[in-house]
Amino acid sequence: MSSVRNIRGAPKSFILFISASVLVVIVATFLSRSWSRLSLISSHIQVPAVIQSAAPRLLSTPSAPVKMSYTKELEVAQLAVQRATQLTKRVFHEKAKGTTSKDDKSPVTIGDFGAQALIISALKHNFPSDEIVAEEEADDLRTDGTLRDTIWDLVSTTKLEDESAEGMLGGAITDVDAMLDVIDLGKSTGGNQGRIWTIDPIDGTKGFLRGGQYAVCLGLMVDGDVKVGVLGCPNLPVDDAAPLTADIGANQTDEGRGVIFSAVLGEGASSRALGTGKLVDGKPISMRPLNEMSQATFCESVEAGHSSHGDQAEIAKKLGITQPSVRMDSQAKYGSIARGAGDVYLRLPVKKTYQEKIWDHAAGDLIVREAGGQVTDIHGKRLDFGVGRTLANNKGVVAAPKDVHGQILSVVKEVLGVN
Ligand SMILES: Nc1ncnc2c1ncn2[C@@H]1O[C@H](COP(=O)(O)OS(=O)(=O)O)[C@@H](OP(=O)(O)O)[C@H]1O
Ligand SMILES: [Mg+2]
Ligand SMILES: [Mg+2]
Ligand SMILES: [Mg+2]
Repeated sequence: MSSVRNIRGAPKSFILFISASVLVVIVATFLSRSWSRLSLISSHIQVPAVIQSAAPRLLSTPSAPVKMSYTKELEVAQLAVQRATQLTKRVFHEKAKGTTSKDDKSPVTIGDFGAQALIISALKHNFPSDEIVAEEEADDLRTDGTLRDTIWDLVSTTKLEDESAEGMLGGAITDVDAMLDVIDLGKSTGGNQGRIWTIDPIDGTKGFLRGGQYAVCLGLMVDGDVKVGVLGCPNLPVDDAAPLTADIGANQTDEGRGVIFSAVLGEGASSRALGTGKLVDGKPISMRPLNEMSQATFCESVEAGHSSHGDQAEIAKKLGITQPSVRMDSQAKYGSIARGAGDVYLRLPVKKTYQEKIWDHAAGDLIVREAGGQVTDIHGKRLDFGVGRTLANNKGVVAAPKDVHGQILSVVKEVLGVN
C-alpha cells in the first residue's frame, strides 16, 4: 500500500502534528511574554484601589487567592500620620506642653488628643465603616474648656501643605464638638472580626515631653491580623544608616530628622523622610545580618517601669554582648531595628498584671516582621492582636532577626524562668 511521504519519508499526518505543536508553543510563549510585560507596565501605573482589588478576581482562575495590596489604606495612613506629626511638632515647639495625668498616672498632652482627632477624622473620611481602637478619650476635654479650646486651636489650624494630600484626608473637622466626638470614635473593643484600626497618637509621651523619641502609630487589622503598619518618628534621623543613639534631649533641631516607617503584610517594609505635604518616595528597609551575636545592639525602654533593665542586662551578658543597650522611648525601637540601626528589642515584663496595649505594638510588629525579623512574646508566641484592646494572650516582647530569634528567646526564657 502506498502512503503520502515527504522528502525524509515521514508520514504527512506526523509532519502536520509536529507543525501544529510548534505553532501552539510559539503562540503560548508570545501570550505569556505579553502578559508579564503587561503586569510590569501595570505595576508602574497608579490604578484606582477599587480596580486593583477587583482585578485579580476578574483575571485569575476562581481558585487563585485574591491579592489585596491595601494601596489606599497605606497612602491614607501615611498621610494621616504625617499630618498628625505636624501637630505634635507644633506642640513641642510652640505650645506649653502641659500634661494631665490619666487614671494609671501616665501623662497625656494636648498633642496626644490633637493627633488622635486628626488621624481618626482622616480614617472616617476614607473608611467610614471601619472600627477604631485608639488610646485616648475625650472625657476630660468635655469638662475642661481651656484644654478643649487649646486643642481645637491646634487641630483646626494643622493642615498638610499639599492641597490634594489634605483633600485626601477630608480636610478640616467642622467644629469643636465634632472634634470631641471624633476623638471618642476610638473606643472600639477590638477583636478578630472585620477591619479595625489601632492608633497611638503619641507613643512614648514621656519621651515626647523630654524632647526624645516618640512615635505616631497607626495599624490596620483585618480579622485580627495586622495588614498595614505606619510609624511616624519625628526625632529619629532620616538616614537609615545613622548610628543608633539614645534619647536626643530637648535641644535638638529638626534638621535631618523625621522618618516614616511603613509595611503592608507580604509586601516588605520601607522608610521615607517625614514631610509636610505629599509623601516623598520611600525605600525598602531590612534588618541587618547579625554574624556575631556579641556585636548585637539591644534596644530597650527608657522607663524601667515598662521593661526590666536588670533582666535585659543579664540576657545580654549571657549572649556575650558587651555594648550597653540603647534606651529610647516608643515604637521608634521597632523602626530602628527594622532598618538595621539596632538588632534586638526586648520588652521584659515588670508587673505580672500589666497587659500590653495593642496600639503600642501593632505597627511595629508588622514593620519588623516585614523587614526580616521575628516578633514573639517571652514564651515564643506570636503577638495576638485579635483579643481586644490589650495583648491579653501575651507577656512581653522579643523582636530580633529571624535567624537568631530562637537563640535569643531561649536565653530570655532561661533568665526569666519561663517556658
Ligand atoms: N507598666 C507598664 N509596662 C509596660 N508598658 C507600659 C507600662 N505602663 C505604660 N506602658 C506603656 O509604655 C508605652 C511607652 O512605651 P515605651 O516603654 O517603649 O517607652 S518608654 O521608654 O518607657 O518611655 C506607653 O505608651 P504611651 O502612653 O503611648 O506613651 C504605655 O502604653
Ligand atoms: Mg499614654
Ligand atoms: Mg504608647
Ligand atoms: Mg500614647
